[in-house]
Formats: sequence, structure tokens, C-alpha cells
Amino acid sequence: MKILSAVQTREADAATLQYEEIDSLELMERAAKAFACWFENKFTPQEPVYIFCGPGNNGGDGLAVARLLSQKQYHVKVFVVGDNQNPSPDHKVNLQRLPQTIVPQTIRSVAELPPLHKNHCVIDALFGTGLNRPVTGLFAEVIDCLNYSGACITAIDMPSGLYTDSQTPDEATIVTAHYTVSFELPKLAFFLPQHEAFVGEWHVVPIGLNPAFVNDAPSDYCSVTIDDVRKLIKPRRKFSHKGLYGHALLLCGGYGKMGAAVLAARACLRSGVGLLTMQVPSSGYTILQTAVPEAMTLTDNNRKHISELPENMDNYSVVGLGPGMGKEKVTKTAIGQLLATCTLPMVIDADAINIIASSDKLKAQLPKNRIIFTPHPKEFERLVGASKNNYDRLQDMKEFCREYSCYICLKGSHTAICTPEGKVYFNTTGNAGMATGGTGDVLTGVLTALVAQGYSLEEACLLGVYLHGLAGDLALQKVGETGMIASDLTDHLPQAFMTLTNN
Ligand SMILES: NC(=O)C1=CN([C@@H]2O[C@H](COP(=O)(O)OP(=O)(O)OC[C@H]3O[C@@H](n4cnc5c(N)ncnc54)[C@H](OP(=O)(O)O)[C@@H]3O)[C@@H](O)[C@H]2O)[C@H](O)CC1
Ligand SMILES: [K+]
Repeated sequence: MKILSAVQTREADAATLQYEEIDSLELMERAAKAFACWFENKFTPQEPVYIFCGPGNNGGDGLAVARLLSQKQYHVKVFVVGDNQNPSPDHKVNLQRLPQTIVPQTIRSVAELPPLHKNHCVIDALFGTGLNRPVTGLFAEVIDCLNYSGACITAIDMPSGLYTDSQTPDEATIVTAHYTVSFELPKLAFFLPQHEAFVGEWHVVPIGLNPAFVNDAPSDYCSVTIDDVRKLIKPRRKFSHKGLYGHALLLCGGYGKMGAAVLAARACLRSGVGLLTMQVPSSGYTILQTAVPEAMTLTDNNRKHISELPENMDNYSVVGLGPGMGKEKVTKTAIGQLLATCTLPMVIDADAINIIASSDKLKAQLPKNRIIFTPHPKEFERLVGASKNNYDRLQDMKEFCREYSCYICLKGSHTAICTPEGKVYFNTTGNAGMATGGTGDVLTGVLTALVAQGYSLEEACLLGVYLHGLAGDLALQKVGETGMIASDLTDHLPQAFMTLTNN
């Protein structure tokens, strides 16, 4: 699903009005209906609904929603904040359309706010995509009171005060919504970790913006949906043999960290690879052969660390490396040799990223269009450098991927996948239970398996990251967040694949 900027959203509105020959009031009515429908499914009419409206079309939406909810027996109160000297035209019309039973109250100071408490439902319709400066003064005081009240806040389109697609200044006051219901498409701000407390749980509701306009609008940002990844799945052939599904090589593990190699190996096997060879330090031989009998195991001459490559690299279709590897000098030398000689695609994680990040010489050896990096934010910072904020981090990631013609899966709540062309896809599966040791090793195994099977690097990133999160979501239903461990993900990978293939 494409992510448009605030400016593009306005253009999409205008295009919709033009092509569908409707007026802006009708589009607002569609938006209000879509929001009200979501709201009715979420909240019963038992509790009073307090709607706080600003001067623009976001406020207009709030007024239209008030009318629609009151028709559905909700007990609605409307508060128009500020002197409302210059309401938008559609705000004005919807104010007049309020039924007589709703008498809007103007809020000119916080002393005029109604008492609010935990059981109240608040709808935030102060500002949406038209916000053009930090919220201060009366609006900021009102937002502080709403946040402090503990009431359940649902934001229309955007939590008021948060910028749609650029860094919100530090001094700004922002609604901390429990839910945000966004029109037609998600906003870039929803995918950045520092906004979690403001956006809450977000949902997208369709309002019928012109599909041709949305399709043609240039954007570097997309979110990944189940339909996007379903299309990528390559069905297995009836007359199949293991040779058709690639031979992966995983260079993983170190003394005391063989578990990382086991997790990556199991995930690789659970993701459909034809054959898997593990190269591990010799102390890991028995562990690997016992824990993962399906994998072939080669032992390194070094007892504790990976220090060399297998003799014949021609046997393999892809190399995955990093989990549990450590940063020993011998390992760095082996990675140097790999980058200098290997012509295979590579999935590079964990300490392999740290080793490359610490050496300009290794960075200069990175082959073009053959590498997927899977850093967590700290590894990313070591590889790419520190960024001022998370928007700058997205820019820095795009520049790095362009410069090195590589892919990056920046792991997080919405893992961001960046391509060498500078396109960024945000994943939409996964949960906080996955924030535990070893889940990254699982991702390395999944991606390596997909590349082995002939998926392009981009397809492997989109599908693999989605499946990894989906396995976490399926595990969540069985074990919950707190007790989840990385092995739960490998256990649920088969079901994740089945969810995408419907069998
Ligand atoms: N396609 C869609 O998604 C549709 C969305 N709709 C809704 O419309 C809003 C966007 O409406 P818009 O009128 O453009 O903007 P806002 O309502 O967000 O705010 C604009 C008004 O707010 C004033 N403003 C802006 N920033 C501040 C601030 N920091 N403090 C005080 N006042 C502020 C601005 O006044 P100016 O002084 O700048 O002139 C405007 O008065 C979108 O989010 C959806 O909710 C449509 O309903 C349907 C299509
Ligand atoms: K809002």
C-alpha cells in the first residue's frame, strides 16, 4: 500500500473530486461514514462520546461524525476549540448540519472543558494532514488535558499535533491516541518508532480516493500487505526434487553461541530450502548434528570461531552469515576472503555487519546487487552512521543502499526494507513478543532459504520479513508476548507459509 505525503494527499483529494465529479462535502461525508463505521464496530453506545473539533476539515470530519454517530444512538457532545473565526467551508456546513440535539460548545479556555475521565470516549478532530506548525497555546493546553484525562482517545486521520511526513518539532504538543483511523492510506509518521505513543493502534479505512492518481503518484514509501506478498509465493512443482530449491550455506555460530546457528539453520529448513550446509567452529559439530539432523555440517579448523570458507563454494546458491559469529580477527579475515572471492548472493547479519562496518576496506569490497543486510538499529548505526532523527535515518538508509547497491532490512516494530533504488517498504506483521534474543537469527535463516529458492533479493526481503513477523503473530496466539522465544518463530514458520498459500 502506497504511502503519500500530506501534499500528495491533498492532490489525491482534488483529483478524486475532478474525476468523480463530486464536491468536497461529499468526500468529507465518505470519510466521516468510513470513520463512524469503524467506530461503531469498536465502541458501543453505552459511554458518552466527546468530539473535539479544530477549524479545518479534520474538524469538519469530526462534526459529520457527530451527526452520524448520534443517528446510531450514541450520546454525542461536540466541542469546537478556539474562536473559530475562519472555519473551512466544509467545517461550516457540517456545523450547520448538526441535529438540534447536539449543541456545540465553543472552548476558548481550558476552564471551559468538560470533566473527562477514563470511561469517556474522546474523538480527536483538532488537526489532521493540514497541520502546518507546532501546536501551541490553547490547542496545546486542550491536548494536554485530553492526554491527562485517561479517556480513550481515537484520532481522526492523524493524532493532532503530529506532522504527517516530517520531523515534528520537539516543543510541539501531540495527542496520545489509543487508536488512529487514517483515511485511505497509512501515513509515514505511523511507521516511526518514536511515534508509537501518539499514534497508538492504527487502522486504515477506504474512502474511495481516485485509484489511478494514487497508483501514479511517485512515492519512495510503501507498506507491505498480505496481498502484496501472496503474489510473490512460488508454488512448488509436483515433480519436485531437492535440487530445485537451492543449496544454502550458513556461516554461523561461535563458542557459547551455537544456538544462533541452530536457530538460523532450523529457520532456513522451515522456509523451504532444498539443501542446507552449515559451516561452524569445530566445537559446534556435535551440537549442530544433534540439534538439526536435516543440515549437513562442515567444521572449521578453528575450535571456537569461524576462520575459513568451505573449499568448494561452487556447490551453493547463497551464503548467510553472521549469527553467533563474534568479531575475532580470524573471522574478519574469512569475511574479507568471502567478499573478495564469492560470486553468490549473501545475507549478512549481526557480527558480520559489525565486522564490515568497522572496516572501510571491507565496505569497499561489497559486491553490487548481491547483498541483503539485516541490522538492528545499533548495527545499522555502525554500518551507515548516526542520524539526527528517524526521518534522517530513512534518508541515510536510502543513500547507503544506492551507494552500495544493496538491500537493508532495518529491524524494528515495522521493519523497513530499502532497495538499491532507494524505495522503502514497511512491514506490517510482528509483535513485541519478538523483541527477544535469537529472532534475528531466525530472519537470517528465512531470507537465506528464500534466496536459495530463486526469489530475487527484493522478493526475499518482502516475503521473508513478512513471514517472520507472521510466524511471530501466529506464535502470539499460542504463547503470548512475554513467554515468546525465537524457537516459537521457527515452529510457526510452516503455518505462516500455509497462511499465505492457503494450504
Ligand atoms: N483525502 C483525505 O484523506 C481527506 C481528508 N479529509 C480530512 O481533512 C483533513 C485535512 O484538512 P485541512 O483542512 O487541510 O487541515 P486540518 O483540518 O488538519 O487543519 C487545517 C486548519 O488548521 C489550522 N492550523 C494548522 N496548524 C495549526 C496549528 N499548529 N495551530 C493552530 N491552527 C493550525 C489551519 O489554519 P491556518 O492558520 O494555517 O490557516 C487550518 O485552519 C484530513 O486530515 C482529514 O481529516 C477530508 O475530510 C476528506 C478527504
Ligand atoms: K486528528
